Amino acid sequence: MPKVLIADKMSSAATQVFKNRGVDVDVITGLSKEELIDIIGEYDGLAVRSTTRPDAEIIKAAKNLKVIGRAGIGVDNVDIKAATDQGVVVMNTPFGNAVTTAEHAIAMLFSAARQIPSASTRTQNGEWPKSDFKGVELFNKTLGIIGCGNIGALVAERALGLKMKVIAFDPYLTAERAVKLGAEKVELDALFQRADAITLHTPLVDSTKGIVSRERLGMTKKGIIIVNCARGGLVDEEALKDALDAGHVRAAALDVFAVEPAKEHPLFGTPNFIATPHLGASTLEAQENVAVQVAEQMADYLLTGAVSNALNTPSITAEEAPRLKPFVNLADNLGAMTGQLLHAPIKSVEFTYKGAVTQLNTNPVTAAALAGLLKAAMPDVNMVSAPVLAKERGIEVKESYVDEAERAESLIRLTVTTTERKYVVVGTIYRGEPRIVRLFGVPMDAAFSPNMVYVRNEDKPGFIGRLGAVLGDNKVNIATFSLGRMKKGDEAVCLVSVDEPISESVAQQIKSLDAVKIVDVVSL
Ligand SMILES: NC(=O)C1=CN([C@@H]2O[C@H](COP(=O)(O)OP(=O)(O)OC[C@H]3O[C@@H](n4cnc5c(N)ncnc54)[C@H](O)[C@@H]3O)[C@@H](O)[C@H]2O)C=CC1
Ligand SMILES: O=C(O)CCC(=O)C(=O)O
Repeated sequence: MPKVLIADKMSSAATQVFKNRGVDVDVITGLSKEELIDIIGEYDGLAVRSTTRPDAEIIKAAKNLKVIGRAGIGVDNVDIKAATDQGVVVMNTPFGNAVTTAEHAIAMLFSAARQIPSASTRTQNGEWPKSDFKGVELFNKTLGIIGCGNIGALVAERALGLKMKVIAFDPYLTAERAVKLGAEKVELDALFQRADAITLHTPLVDSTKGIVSRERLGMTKKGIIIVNCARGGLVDEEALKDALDAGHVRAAALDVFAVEPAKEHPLFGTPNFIATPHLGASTLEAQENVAVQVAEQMADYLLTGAVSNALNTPSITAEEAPRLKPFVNLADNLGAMTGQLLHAPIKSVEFTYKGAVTQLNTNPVTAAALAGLLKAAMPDVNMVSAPVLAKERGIEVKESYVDEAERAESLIRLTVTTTERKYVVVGTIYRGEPRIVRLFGVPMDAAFSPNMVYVRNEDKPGFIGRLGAVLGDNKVNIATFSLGRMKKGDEAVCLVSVDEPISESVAQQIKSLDAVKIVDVVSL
């Protein structure tokens, strides 16, 4: 039974989902990094919110880890590269808390426009400070949205409902989508120049770090309102403080800070400044949504191989997972066998799919074949890390599709080009089992088995008997023997499945037989 650790405070709905699905679950929150490193090796899955930060060290210690689930959207607390290199799927819940966060941004906008938190505190202190608070209306004002994805779009919709004008900057926002949203797509500087209020809804990445900079704050209208419910680090906090102190910025409301938890901060106590402790996603509904969703997704992956909302591997739906399984298995075997028969670095790989398999999502099949292929040189590679590792090593990967299967329902052909030559291997599924139907150009029909030996020899009478004798003399039992050749008297290949691994000494004895050209030992 797979075992999952919930390491951050999360709705108990997550625990219930894991239990109902048959996944063993521990909830241990508040662990230090060292404590997490000590225990993470026991777990197949790690569920987090934003407090736990699975970095390269933690991931390295997580020898059994298969999936990290983020109950939320931003994954800047997870080292995705380290996870990918180790073959760990990283998934998030992209929609579960979006409405809640958009509502928080609107609440912050109103709070800033009317200074509600400070008015409330002072009223309750018995001051009745009516003449100290003169807010601004949002009606007819221009809201500048930076980042118009899920949350930005929800904020736009709500702002339009308040009869605000909406302008948006997002390099990936198409003109058509902007029209559909009722927003005007503008350049970044224009947004800073035209907006009466700015709200941020981007991830924290290189292109967004410090996007609200001192220079850009300088372009804004006097009286601008700044709201950040996305990530600390998007706003130059020192520049914001100076602009608030100077009265240029009317009000600012931050839910997120460059360093969290922010228990002390130069902005705290600044007039017209509002802070919430990263509460954007904190509603009953959102927390229930993300907890259930992350647990379902992680359980799906651990129990069925279905992948949803992963950031580092292709999606596989629950319906696709069982249909893909035999092809993933075939691809893994084909790749792993071929990888052990190559004698030079790989330059490129082409995967050609024929027949019924072309109707499926072949991305995971390609990733599995690639992982198999690279395994000979990189034993820890898997479907998640293989595409990245291949890219890093400059291996060109291509996929192509042919509708008609030539001789079986579905065929997968691997064409591997090394620095020395080209190899072609073809496999199929027969009665649910993977089979090899062509090996380096030679037709054959062989099953995969854990221990195999591949021999290429001149097609001469008596060779099979001599090969059988070497194996028999060494007490190696033959399970199956598959032969193939292009034509009589030409080169022949045989793939022998044996019950035990073939030792180097046995391989050498086979190599010394007359007519043998190549001997390779394959273990799957
Ligand atoms: N305060 C909180 O509790 C929460 C904060 N968040 C934060 O909100 C962020 C946005 O969430 P979603 O809208 O769901 O993500 P999303 O991925 O749907 O949207 C992000 C948008 O930012 C845009 N973008 C990327 N680089 C940009 C750039 N340089 N300039 C302008 N736009 C850029 C993207 O094109 C995308 O449209 C998350 O990354 C997360 O960090 C999310 C949930 C809760
Ligand atoms: O889990 C939380 O409370 C934070 C949510 C968040 O920041 C996100 O989903 O990106």
